[in-house]
Amino acid sequence: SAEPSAVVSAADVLAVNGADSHQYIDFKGHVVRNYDLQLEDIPRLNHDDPRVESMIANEEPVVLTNSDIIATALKWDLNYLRENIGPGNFSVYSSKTSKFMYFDDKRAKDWPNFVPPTERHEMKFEEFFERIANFRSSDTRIYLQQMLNDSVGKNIVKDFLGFKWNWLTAIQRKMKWGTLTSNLLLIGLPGNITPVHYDEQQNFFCQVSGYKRIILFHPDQFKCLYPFPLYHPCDRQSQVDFDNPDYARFPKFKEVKGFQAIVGPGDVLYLPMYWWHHVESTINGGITTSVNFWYKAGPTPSQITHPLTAQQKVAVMRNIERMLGEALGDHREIGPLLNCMVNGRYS
Ligand SMILES: CC1(C)c2ccccc2-c2ccc(C[C@@H](CC(=O)O)C(=O)C(=O)O)cc21
Ligand SMILES: [Zn+2]
Repeated sequence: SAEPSAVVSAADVLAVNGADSHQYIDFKGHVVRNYDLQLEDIPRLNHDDPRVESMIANEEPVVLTNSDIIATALKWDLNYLRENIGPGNFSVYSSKTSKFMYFDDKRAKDWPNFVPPTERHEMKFEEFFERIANFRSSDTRIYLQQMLNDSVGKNIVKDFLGFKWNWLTAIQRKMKWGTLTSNLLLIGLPGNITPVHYDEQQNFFCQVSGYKRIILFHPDQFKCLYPFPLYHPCDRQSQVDFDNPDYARFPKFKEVKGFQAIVGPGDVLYLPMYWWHHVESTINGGITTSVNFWYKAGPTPSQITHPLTAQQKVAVMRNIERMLGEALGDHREIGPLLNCMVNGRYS
């Protein structure tokens, strides 16, 4: 994998990113945060390379280059979007830091000392555009996340219909995936970070403008990434802060093995279900625009074969936590019961 060619001193990027105490590296010309992680490169293949289908079938991440899957969206710069995206409201998240951690606000009430890491605001695209245009490094950061639906302008609908749906539908059918649940439009600032988490859907992550560095971990790295409890608002997110890992609480994080990819305009990352991903808009790549395609999993195979895959073991652990919460009637009793069951007996 490429060695970081030069450590860009934090001073060089302070102007861009405000009072940040993190080091940055120049990774293939892209300025990204320097994490103490062992990362291998994700393969980059032409979208019509015959190996692509077998990698997707094996649920291995791969970057499809110069794929014309979303070619019609490559003209979606902020001005075009402002002209065409329509008068509707858009969900814009704000964060006091560079991190935009997802949380389920319906669960927040069960966790008294949980502090919401982001706030959601509804605003017109015009307002979002102004905030981005006038952004100063000391401002609160923002990240637009909006489901593409029929409320957008007719030109955006036309571009959306122009995606390579025959390729996408053929893959969806070949891989026996479930329905396409949503397409999210994401517009973020240089330096925005989505902390490491996994999703329970297959994902074609398409980069439209700007560059994102995506760090991925196989589902078998679960024991190194210490996700929040299932009933916590930040279910599916790792408790480890990559910028300041608490090795005392999370000792196995030292052993974590990962992969990384830079995605730029026209690149599509196949992000398999249950694979952990940390997404960062590069410091020097400008505003980032991405569109993702989330597909439900296919039906569970009638014949389960052993040994189970890492993905299946994550699903088993989730089912156990879910059932225990229901059986015990209080998520706070799950830990004590599991410790009682495991300590001195299975550990
Ligand atoms: C951080 C943000 C805006 C957010 C806030 C609050 C609730 C949900 C989300 C949410 C969901 C998906 C993404 C896209 C992507 C990460 C990335 O591109 O940054 C990703 O993880 C994926 O495609 O699976 C980003 C977000
Ligand atoms: Zn995700």
